[in-house]
Amino acid sequence: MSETITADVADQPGATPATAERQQEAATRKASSIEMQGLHKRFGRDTVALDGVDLNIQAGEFFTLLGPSGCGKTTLLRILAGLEEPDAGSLVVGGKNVTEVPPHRRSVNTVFQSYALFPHLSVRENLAFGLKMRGVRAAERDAKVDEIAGFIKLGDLVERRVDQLSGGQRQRIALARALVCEPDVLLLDEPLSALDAGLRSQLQVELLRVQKRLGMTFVFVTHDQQEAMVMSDRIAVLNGGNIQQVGAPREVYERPVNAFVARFMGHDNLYPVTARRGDRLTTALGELTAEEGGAGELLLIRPETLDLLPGTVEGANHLQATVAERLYRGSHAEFRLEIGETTLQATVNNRGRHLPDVGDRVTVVVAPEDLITLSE
Ligand SMILES: Nc1ncnc2c1ncn2[C@@H]1O[C@H](COP(=O)(O)OP(=O)(O)OP(=O)(O)O)[C@@H](O)[C@H]1O
Repeated sequence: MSETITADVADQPGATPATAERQQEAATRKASSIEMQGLHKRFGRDTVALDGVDLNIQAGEFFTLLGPSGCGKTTLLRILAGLEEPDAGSLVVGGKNVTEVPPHRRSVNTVFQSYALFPHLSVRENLAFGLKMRGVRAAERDAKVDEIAGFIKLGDLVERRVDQLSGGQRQRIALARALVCEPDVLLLDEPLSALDAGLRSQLQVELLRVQKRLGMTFVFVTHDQQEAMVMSDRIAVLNGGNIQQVGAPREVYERPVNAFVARFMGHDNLYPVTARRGDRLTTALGELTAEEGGAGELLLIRPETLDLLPGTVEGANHLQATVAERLYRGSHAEFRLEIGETTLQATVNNRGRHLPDVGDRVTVVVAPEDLITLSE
């Protein structure tokens, strides 16, 4: 890993302090930016998997492709890997046009959901396989395998056979095997989705640490918005082969550009705007003032921005509600509130104060600065 990255990506617009720090570390390692332009892919006559994708990924970035089943995530990843050819468009990795370059000539590796390991070989033999294929000498192979095994906390397991390991350990080996050849870009296709929740969140943290230390460009595919938010520097939300929004996790969650992104990020509080007078919006909840409402026909209210007061309190942007359901989750509680015929979800942090009970009358306080409107 002697080459340095060619562009000072930390200076590029859109680079966050976190990515700048990461990319600083990446400067001593290889990392490549990725530029996709006008990528189209059709299967048969009717299936449009990618409908003109333009996307720039910065060197050293942890970038996630997020979207529902069938939106084109895997197709895009396979085009990056060279396993699928686009019908139109171009792909530049590390400043080099690789649109026509076969997979084995790209400095790109993939980790799949199924581990694709050799079960009868030892961890060491699995990790050394790719290096052997590239003609790396035995002594150097051993050194690299030991380094990467230490990195990914596999030190004690290298002589074990893969079929004697747990699912979580196998997934770590699959990751180590992809990393040992030091690709410029690592592609990860739902690598954690087969693991149970506890192991999954543990490996999320480890994966993030490894990426930060190695400074490689990671392109990660998931349909789980929570996972995407935890892991990513930036997220691209896809639907029907189109990119809907690209942004940092907070941007995509707090400022979704349309109702599809809002719903996909888990928002339920969306209400048609039936009348509008300046910044006064009428919805089924009543009249609310929005600081920068926008011109969209749906009002979005994020559940964690709401305050609940006991009883009836009059005021601007105060709504009278009844608690229909309460889910106590320790650190916070989730409420389903009824306002007339309409329901509203609210999330309240548990700071030891009174939490309303089912059947209680409450006043919901809505902050104008937290309201935005969206279009479908
Ligand atoms: N080899 C293929 N032949 C025909 N259709 C395909 C092929 N590969 C993908 N498709 C179709 O292209 C569309 C995009 O598929 P893709 O696998 O990229 O979606 P995805 O977002 O990765 O979905 P999932 O999360 O379910 O894996 C889907 O409609 C899929 O059925």
